[in-house]
Amino acid sequence: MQNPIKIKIRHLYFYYKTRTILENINIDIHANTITSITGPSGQGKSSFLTILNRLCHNMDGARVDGQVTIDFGNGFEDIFQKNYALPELRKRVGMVFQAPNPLPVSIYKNVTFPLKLAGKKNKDSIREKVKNALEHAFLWDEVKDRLSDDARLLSGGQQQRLCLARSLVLDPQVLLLDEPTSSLDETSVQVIEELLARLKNRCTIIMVSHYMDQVKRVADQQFILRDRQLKPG
Ligand SMILES: Nc1ncnc2c1ncn2[C@@H]1O[C@H](COP(=O)(O)OP(=O)(O)OP(=O)(O)O)[C@@H](O)[C@H]1O
Repeated sequence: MQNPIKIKIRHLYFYYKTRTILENINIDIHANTITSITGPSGQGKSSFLTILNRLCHNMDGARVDGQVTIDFGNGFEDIFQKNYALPELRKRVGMVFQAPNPLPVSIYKNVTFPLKLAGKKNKDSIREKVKNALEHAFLWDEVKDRLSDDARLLSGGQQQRLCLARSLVLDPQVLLLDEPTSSLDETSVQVIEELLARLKNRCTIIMVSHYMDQVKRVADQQFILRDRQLKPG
């Protein structure tokens, strides 16, 4: 039996100024699955991800039409609604970028940062959440004795897992990954792929990837973005 639908996208158009990037996209994404988006460079894969947490609304000249509704547990909610609380949306829909971007602070503070932003103050609870997030990102054992080290001292693969932990600490229901392994060596790629297979028990993952073999290994549903359309892969 298929998992319930988590995200419904209907008649979605996306523009940068007068240029149409996406045209009449209609797809469903099921809960606790991995959906991959592949396709040639410059077609709008990253732009598509930024629609789903409304990061695109911060970009000059970007405009969206159509409907994206997500079921966060209380029925489908229209995320483009004017009064939709953006901080709440970004808590529920996490994003990890192509190049690891740790903050220039300790490993521990990198993961507590979103909790502090969300106003969390209880130190014991924060410590517990950090440990959980690092465990879920397969990083805890490697960093538990050096949590106060500068995060930039970690390897590329560790930094990418730290960025994942930073997203996971808010317990997102949807996780957007923009080429999460493109800057990593083979071993780190394997670790991240294993991690994704586990993570889909906790959230719904949408991943942009350039690597068809990776997509075949991890994705439950594949789309190719070409000529402004998302076509089943
Ligand atoms: N802020 C912006 N303003 C105007 N145009 C933009 C902006 N961001 C991206 N674009 C353009 O929109 C198109 C889609 O870009 P996007 O980065 O989404 O493509 P992509 O498929 O993810 O590419 P790649 O695989 O190379 O990362 C590109 O032609 C890009 O130049």
